[in-house]
Amino acid sequence: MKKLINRSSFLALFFALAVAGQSWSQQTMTVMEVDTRPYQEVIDEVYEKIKDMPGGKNADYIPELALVDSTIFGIALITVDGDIYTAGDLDDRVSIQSISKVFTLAQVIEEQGARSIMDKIGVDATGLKFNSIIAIELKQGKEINPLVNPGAIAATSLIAGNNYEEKWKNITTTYNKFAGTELFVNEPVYKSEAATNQRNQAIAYLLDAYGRMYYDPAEATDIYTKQCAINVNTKELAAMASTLANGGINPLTKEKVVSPETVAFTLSVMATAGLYDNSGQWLYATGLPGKSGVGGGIIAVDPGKYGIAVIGPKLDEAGNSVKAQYAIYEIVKALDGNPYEITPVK
Ligand SMILES: NC(=O)CC[C@H](N)C(=O)O
Repeated sequence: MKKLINRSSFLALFFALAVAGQSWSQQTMTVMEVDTRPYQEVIDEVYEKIKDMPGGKNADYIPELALVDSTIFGIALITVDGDIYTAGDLDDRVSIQSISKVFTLAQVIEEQGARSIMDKIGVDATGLKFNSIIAIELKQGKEINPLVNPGAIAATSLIAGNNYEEKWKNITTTYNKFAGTELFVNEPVYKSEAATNQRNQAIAYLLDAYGRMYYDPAEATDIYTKQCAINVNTKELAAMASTLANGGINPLTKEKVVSPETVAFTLSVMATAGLYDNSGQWLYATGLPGKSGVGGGIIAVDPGKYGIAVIGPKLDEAGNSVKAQYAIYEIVKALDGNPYEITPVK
């Protein structure tokens, strides 16, 4: 089992367990019968079950991420009523990384409308790794999706603002509203990635060559790198997810951050590409839009109910946190949260 987790995504394990037969299906049925269980009880149980799970390793292509304490493990669920349920390491912060893409995307949709993203970036999954250059070449800069690097850097380039400072201010203001608190950049992570992000710079310039970059490629890449280095703890991340679950109003501060229409488009893109090239497998397992980051965080959103965030820095080969995927899968299952799992009318 350990080998499976190390070799591929958690879904390989999921399917191995599913075909293992009786004990798994009995467990599934038990869980389905108790869908009214208190959130805290479910979270405590999942925390205990997953906390010592082996497998994965810290991202190391950004040197500073290799140094992050890989044992950090925290879970938070925030309902649309503002109730907070947590377990594990709540004070530790990791860089938000690719989860940031969701909130930049939401802000661009809010500013320019959903059509602009369709026309200027694209919303179909690339089916390739999150920093794939081939994906750009294949479609000549079109259909690159705002939740993988090329589309995300393009989205950052579309953010309103006449210069670097104005765009950065716009981004941090949006993120702070989503989190309901002031967030700060992890400077060592920012510097570490800025010194090693030649690949993302190449992506930005290639898009520029195809006329699909909407601001200076070097500055857009730098702003993107900095947005990825924003530090979050589990609760802050869950607050951001719960704002999406609540149609764009932060359930803790009650502030309107974006419109319900913007949220609907954003969640749809999360469903197509939130976990990179494993997004289909993720949706197949949980039924919920999610987004991961190489810092080790994953968020999932059950629209109209709650947002979940889990942090665990060890990643699988696709770049998704092993523990966070598993924990969210278990929580969603226990809460009967997969909207595609329907109890038939008899
Ligand atoms: N998947 C990720 O979280 C990647 C984000 C990271 N900042 C990068 O651009 O490579």
